[in-house]
Amino acid sequence: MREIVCDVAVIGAGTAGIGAHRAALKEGARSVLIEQGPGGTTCARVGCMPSKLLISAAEAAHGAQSADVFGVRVADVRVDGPAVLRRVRRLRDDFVGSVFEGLENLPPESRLTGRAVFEGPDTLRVDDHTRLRFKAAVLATGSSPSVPEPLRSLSDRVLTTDTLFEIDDLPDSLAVLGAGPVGLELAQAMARLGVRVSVFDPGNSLGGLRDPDLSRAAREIFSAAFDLRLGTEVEAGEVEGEGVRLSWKGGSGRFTRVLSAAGRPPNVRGIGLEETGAKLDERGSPAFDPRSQRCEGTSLFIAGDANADRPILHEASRQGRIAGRNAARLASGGSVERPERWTMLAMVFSQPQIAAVGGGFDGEAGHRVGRADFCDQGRARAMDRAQGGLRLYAEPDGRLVGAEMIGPEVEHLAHLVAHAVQDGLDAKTFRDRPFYHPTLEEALDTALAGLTERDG
Ligand SMILES: Cc1cc2nc3c(=O)[nH]c(=O)nc-3n(C[C@H](O)[C@H](O)[C@H](O)COP(=O)(O)OP(=O)(O)OC[C@H]3O[C@@H](n4cnc5c(N)ncnc54)[C@H](O)[C@@H]3O)c2cc1C
Ligand SMILES: NC(=O)c1ccc[n+]([C@@H]2O[C@H](COP(=O)([O-])OP(=O)(O)OC[C@H]3O[C@@H](n4cnc5c(N)ncnc54)[C@H](O)[C@@H]3O)[C@@H](O)[C@H]2O)c1
Repeated sequence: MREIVCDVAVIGAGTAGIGAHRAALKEGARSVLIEQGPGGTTCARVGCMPSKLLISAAEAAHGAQSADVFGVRVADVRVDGPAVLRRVRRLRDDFVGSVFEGLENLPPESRLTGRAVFEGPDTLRVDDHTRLRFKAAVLATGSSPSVPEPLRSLSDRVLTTDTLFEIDDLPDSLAVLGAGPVGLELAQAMARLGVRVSVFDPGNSLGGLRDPDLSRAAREIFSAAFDLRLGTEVEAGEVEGEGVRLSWKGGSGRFTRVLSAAGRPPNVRGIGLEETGAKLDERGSPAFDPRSQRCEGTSLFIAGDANADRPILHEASRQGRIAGRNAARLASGGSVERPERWTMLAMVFSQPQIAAVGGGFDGEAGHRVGRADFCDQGRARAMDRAQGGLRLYAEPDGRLVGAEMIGPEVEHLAHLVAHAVQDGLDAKTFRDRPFYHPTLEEALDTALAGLTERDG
């Protein structure tokens, strides 16, 4: 077995790990990046990018099918499933290729292939070929899709996002387990591409929305798009003919395929974390400081989906950079930095889109609420997308703390609100800014007016 000594070991060449490795190298550390799989990052290979490619195809189909409302006649819209999936894979491969290109300028000796497992607080084994001694390590092992127990005997008829984008043609029907961001985005895309879709979730929330009014609106909107069964748990599944039969309390149904979108637990098990001295919870996750990314009482740092704190791309990227920089500093005897956290920003690329900023809705917090409705908003009506609403939450003194929204293109509004919250703006100051007419941003002006009217 080869023995290597380094300053920083980074486990996982996803977005967080690549960011950590680059940051550690930039600090002058001897850093080694270890990857067990095909690489290319979850985002580019099986996550953000292929899902958005499928959604773009679905939006094209939906636009053609619904053009009639504008007086635009589009005859005979037909979805060519294999062609849709070929384009998804072709562009996905480009995105994955760009990730590899980005790695080309890194020293080749700073990268190892294989599965890393801790043997002790400063030692890793990589497969059976290398033992690595490090001064600090970054755990950037990401997360993996979970498959609920009733689906485990259904073999390749169960898809996850690791396999969905590899199918040759669209299935006739699809059961989706999970109405979180992954389930909702893909269920709607598949439905718009002509697949008969049913969505099951034992919970009552859609796309992570918590605000009761907006949740109600979301349930109404998406029940019109596909068969939505919230509060329903699939209890059993069996192979039937070329498809599967799923059963739930009070019913059963046959589907060509099932997509498991029931969450993504972090990859923290089976990698010897118990050998590191880290304080582990009952799920095997280490206690860590979300500002420095440092695992309590160790020279380990944890970034990205691996810490399950904010499993989204821009956080993985930033946390990776912070962890890599801190690991390098610790390795050279320096102290770690604890930068302020960014305001939380999360979205779902359904149509209408869903977004949450800051803490989102908190029924206990006594926040003031500013409201706007897209149903009677001029620009949304012009686009035939007049659905949903916006809620802004503020402290009693007017300082903005967050928002939830469901509506047309709210990705842009959500950024504006996130930046305002992070800058510590109050509603009055934020409102004293230009809002162009006619834009969707005018909904923000309306909600801010609701918060400021008492202030004069
Ligand atoms: C379908 C889908 C859509 C998404 N859409 C969005 C979106 O639109 N916007 C957004 O912000 N986020 C989105 N996300 C979430 C986003 O993709 C993730 O938050 C992000 O990719 C996580 O990056 P990471 O670096 O933490 O993990 P990863 O990119 O998964 O990297 C972890 C790496 O670690 C490797 N690894 C694990 N264990 C070991 C080991 N022991 N030894 C060596 N290597 C190991 C793995 O092979 C993997 O390559 C989506 C996710 C999915 C699944
Ligand atoms: N647009 C985006 O930014 C985007 C898109 C996709 C994913 N993501 C990220 O990926 C993360 C993971 O998303 P996700 O949707 O996979 O997970 P999630 O944890 O957010 O949602 C999982 C859903 O599955 C449900 N569920 C759990 N067990 C189930 C079962 N047995 N049957 C049916 N449903 C079950 C849960 O109630 C929950 O609603 C998100 O937190 C998000 O940060 C982001």
